[in-house]
Amino acid sequence: MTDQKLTPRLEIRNLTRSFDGTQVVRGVSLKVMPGQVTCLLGPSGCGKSTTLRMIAGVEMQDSGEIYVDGSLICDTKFRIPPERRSIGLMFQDFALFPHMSVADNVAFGLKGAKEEKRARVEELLKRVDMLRHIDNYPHELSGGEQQRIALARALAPKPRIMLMDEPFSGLDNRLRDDIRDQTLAVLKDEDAAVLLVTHEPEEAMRMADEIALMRDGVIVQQGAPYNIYNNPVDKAATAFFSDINVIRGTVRGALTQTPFGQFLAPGVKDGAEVDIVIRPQHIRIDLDRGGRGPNPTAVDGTPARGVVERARFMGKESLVEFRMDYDGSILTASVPNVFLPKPGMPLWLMLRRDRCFVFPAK
Ligand SMILES: Nc1ncnc2c1ncn2[C@@H]1O[C@H](COP(=O)(O)OP(=O)(O)OP(=O)(O)O)[C@@H](O)[C@H]1O
Repeated sequence: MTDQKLTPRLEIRNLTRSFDGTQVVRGVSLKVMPGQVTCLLGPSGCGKSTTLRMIAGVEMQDSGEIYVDGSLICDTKFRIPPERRSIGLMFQDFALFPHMSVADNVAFGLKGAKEEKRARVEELLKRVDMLRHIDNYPHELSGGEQQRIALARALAPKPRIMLMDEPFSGLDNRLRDDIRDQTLAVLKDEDAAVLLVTHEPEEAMRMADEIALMRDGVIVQQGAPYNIYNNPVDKAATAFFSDINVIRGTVRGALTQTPFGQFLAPGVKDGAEVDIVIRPQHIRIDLDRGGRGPNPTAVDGTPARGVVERARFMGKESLVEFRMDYDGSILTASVPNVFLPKPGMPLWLMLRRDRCFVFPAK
């Protein structure tokens, strides 16, 4: 007997798909547990939507298998049709039926007695706080309200899996966060396994239990948002979540000497180059005291001097660009908005050691 708790609701193994001789999905494997939200995150064109469409059954894979609750639903020889996969879909352009009322839209995929259907429609509309609009038509609703109806419609037949492709991208910024949070609460209540495609890291971090970071048709890293952000697998994965600063160094005896002190580079050959990567918010700034900076510490390493090139007030923070004395390169630090130094001001920069990543240079 299989243990229901340990069996993924959705599992894909080694999915591949080519178009016109180019492989756009190259061996993608993934598991999603019931009640879990996994975000497939990556830049435009990396193969996210194609992966989702294969799971939905509207696109056929060239190889690989798809399982639901441990049972095969599709490989290259066997294929359960889309409508029998117990999958709810919510896409950005998945419009409501304009000629149908909200009630009829939500009831669209439901089977059974009229009263039962009505009860389920009312239950879901209540859940998305739209019961008062049950007799309205889509054109009478705002974008955010339509989105909530689309969610209710997708969830009405109690799908075991929800596939969502950029479902919030049509909404304006202020609306989006509320709808995301509300959607997440409803999805958790329904206990479906959710696979959500997005190219926005903030959205993935807000929604996901797990992020699968995709690039060029493969998943390059998978894990909880905290781990993906704090232990990125390479420079590109770091840069996907924020701006980055890169300090290049050469390895001698498993150490890299930089103007900011030494960094460990275990396993890297002598003479090879490495990139020390740090996000702008993890650079510390200190005052110049007649050409001298603060003392080196274990936490912040050795300070290096730079001159403010440009400082921009961003609201929550200021972005300050420095031209570094040691080689004229530019480093960017993000600092709380109370601090907005003038161009030309000399300051000392330190790198928070625990926030530096060391990657072999490509
Ligand atoms: N039906 C198709 N025919 C030919 N090429 C396709 C087809 N569908 C997708 N592609 C190509 O496959 C690649 C991956 O597309 P896909 O839509 O999966 O990427 P994506 O990561 O979802 O990007 P986006 O966020 O821009 O939709 C793209 O280069 C796209 O042009």
